[in-house]
Amino acid sequence: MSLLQSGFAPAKVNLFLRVTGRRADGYHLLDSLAVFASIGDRVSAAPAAALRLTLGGPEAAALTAEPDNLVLRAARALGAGRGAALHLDKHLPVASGIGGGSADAAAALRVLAGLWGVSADLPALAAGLGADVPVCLAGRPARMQGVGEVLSPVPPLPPCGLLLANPRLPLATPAVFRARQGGFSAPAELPAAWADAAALAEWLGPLGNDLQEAAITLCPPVAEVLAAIEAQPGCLLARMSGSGATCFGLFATPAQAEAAAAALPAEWWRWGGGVLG
Ligand SMILES: C[C@](O)(CO)[C@H](O)COP(=O)(O)OP(=O)(O)OC[C@H]1O[C@@H](n2ccc(N)nc2=O)[C@H](O)[C@@H]1O
Ligand SMILES: Nc1ncnc2c1ncn2[C@@H]1O[C@H](COP(=O)(O)OP(=O)(O)OP(=O)(O)O)[C@@H](O)[C@H]1O
Repeated sequence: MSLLQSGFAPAKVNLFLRVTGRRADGYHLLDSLAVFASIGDRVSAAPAAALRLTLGGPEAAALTAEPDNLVLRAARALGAGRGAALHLDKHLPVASGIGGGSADAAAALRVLAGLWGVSADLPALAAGLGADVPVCLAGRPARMQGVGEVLSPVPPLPPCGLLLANPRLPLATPAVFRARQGGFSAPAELPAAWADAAALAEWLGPLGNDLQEAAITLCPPVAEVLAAIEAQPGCLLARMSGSGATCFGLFATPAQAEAAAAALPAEWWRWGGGVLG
């Protein structure tokens, strides 16, 4: 058996996102349906005396100056003082609303728990690392409530395709929450099932993303990305994910989403494919 452990860290997509309240500490209460795309980063770990991290992959450059990579924070939270040679293969754009750092942290927790053979309360450690880390640790479609740590199951997703596109401009999550105007939204009411991708899109329509307007104010090209996605043949819904700037398009099939992604401007980050069950 190889001692190298490796884990996939898929992109998280918020199909709807409602801000339902605010805690005394300033964190916002949310209601969101999070799903995972079949694109992501990969975290691997091999035995070593000290903790170290190397970076690779097409999106690694944005992280070379990062003083405290979430992979290392996750490792220290799980096993203070333990060593491992970690490698992060970075494919997801940094600070883009698809939870790349959170997915990396969740993958690091899983991979290192295996490598070190430690049993720990991983969901509790995840919640301490960031609002998106618990859902990334679960790694399957889920409803997120509380500040992100209250997870509940959702009806099975119908077959569908997802397009992701980003204008290659980072957006800091705290700034987007701060720029949000207006009151709070009511939580969603989930149905027992969605017949197909079109029914899912129709249900998602009125639920919105309560951070989208604020993100467009801070980063106007988000509106262009949304318009370009919406104009693609077969697009059932175009919306921003998380705090942006990545937007998604929902399609009936992964092939349609892939073709639509290829038609978007080449200077954007873009991807089309399937959703993880
Ligand atoms: C917007 C989402 O992407 C939706 O999935 C997440 O809620 C954000 O998750 P995240 O990036 O893991 O967030 P964290 O790293 O925990 O928090 C970053 C900052 O975002 C704001 N924040 C985040 C989550 C939340 N429920 N309320 C907030 O107000 C806070 O200013 C916080 O300091
Ligand atoms: N492994 C990592 N990958 C990405 N960002 C990291 C990582 N480690 C630390 N960070 C820091 O975390 C910040 C947020 O990164 P991330 O890519 O997770 O944002 P996001 O996609 O907006 O997340 P979310 O959707 O959870 O709000 C980055 O600006 C970066 O400074």
